[in-house]
Amino acid sequence: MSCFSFLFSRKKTASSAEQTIEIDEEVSGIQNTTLFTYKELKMATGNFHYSNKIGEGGFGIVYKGTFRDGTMAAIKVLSADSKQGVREFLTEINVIADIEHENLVKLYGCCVEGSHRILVYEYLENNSLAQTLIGGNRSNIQFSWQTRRNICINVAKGLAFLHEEVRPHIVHRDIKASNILLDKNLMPKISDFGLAKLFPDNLTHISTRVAGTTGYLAPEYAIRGQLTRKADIYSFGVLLLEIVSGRCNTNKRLPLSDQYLLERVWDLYERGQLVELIDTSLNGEHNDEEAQKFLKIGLLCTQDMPKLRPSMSEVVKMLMGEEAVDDRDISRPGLLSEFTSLRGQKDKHDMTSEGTSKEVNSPSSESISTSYAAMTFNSIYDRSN
Ligand SMILES: Nc1ncnc2c1ncn2[C@@H]1O[C@H](COP(=O)(O)OP(=O)(O)OP(=O)(O)O)[C@@H](O)[C@H]1O
Repeated sequence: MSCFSFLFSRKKTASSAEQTIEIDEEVSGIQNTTLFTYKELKMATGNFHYSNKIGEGGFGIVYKGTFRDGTMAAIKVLSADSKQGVREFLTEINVIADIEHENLVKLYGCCVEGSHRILVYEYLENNSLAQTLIGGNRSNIQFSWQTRRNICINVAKGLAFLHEEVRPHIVHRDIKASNILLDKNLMPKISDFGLAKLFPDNLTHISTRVAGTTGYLAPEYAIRGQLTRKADIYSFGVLLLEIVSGRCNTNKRLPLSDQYLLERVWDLYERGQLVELIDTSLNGEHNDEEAQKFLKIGLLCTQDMPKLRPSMSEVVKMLMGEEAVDDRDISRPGLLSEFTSLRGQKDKHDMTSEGTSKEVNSPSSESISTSYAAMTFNSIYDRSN
């Protein structure tokens, strides 16, 4: 890999000239990362050959690439005309170019030549948790209890680093199974910082447009657009429940009472039957007590009251057995069942598409409209897998 100095030629379109100039100026200011030439990436991916395609997300196709020195990379090509994509492209670079942690996907650099907007990441061999452990198409990878335990602890460490060690703190806003990638040793790394927000110390929360993925959104954030680190902690809690149970947070193929994982966990917790949730594919080769403890930590993280949710460093300690988990601390999760009257209404809004992440305008925190709540929770309920 090599680093190139970069000369940016300003592009101007007739339809959205001002916005384009604004974005172009920001792009021209990219300094803190390696800049790749388009030619170099073309060579690494065999001219972006379909046989090198390893995935596709909301913002473009991802290719596997190999550089001349043998370094492998995941090369994410943003679709040329997506304004949202360009904004997220810049956010990604601003947020992670300067930080490094073993549980965060490393950004090698980017390419901003002509109309090309391409991100270059370290290559992770074992796909995402969504493609392997959770969701319909399970891979051949055997996720033992030790592996799952290790994944939970290391995702928690990555998030604790973003929340508590980096200054200003970073709220990821899109913690979910498809954003947890696994390396060849099944070590997890958090990816996709396109929606992340920098969070200065002096702020209690940021009022922002709601972004994220249905099924993982904390209620206070989904309804009021009030963002704190606790929204990520809620999403992490949902992920934790998914990892232990080996199922997705929403599965409409199941009987109604089982469709929403968090509701199911709470119900079984209240009946003292959490053990039923543990993934049967573990074939009993796990520690029941520890697996149930992880489910309880998931419940602590998804409590309805954000301030009751533990910090990520506390979560790490609890997962590692360095801090006790007290049942008396567990209160109701931010459950969607309070909105059951909204079930069945057709979602008339464009908040979500199946499981992908995007931003929508939220009302101000003072004016929580019922229709907005309806939109949010219908959208969450409407996520099928
Ligand atoms: N660094 C990487 N190493 C290996 N594979 C990757 C890497 N980054 C992405 N991929 C693959 O590309 C797929 C698409 O990733 P991408 O981040 O673009 O979208 P997503 O997170 O799946 O969806 P969305 O961004 O729309 O929520 C991933 O599921 C994964 O299989």
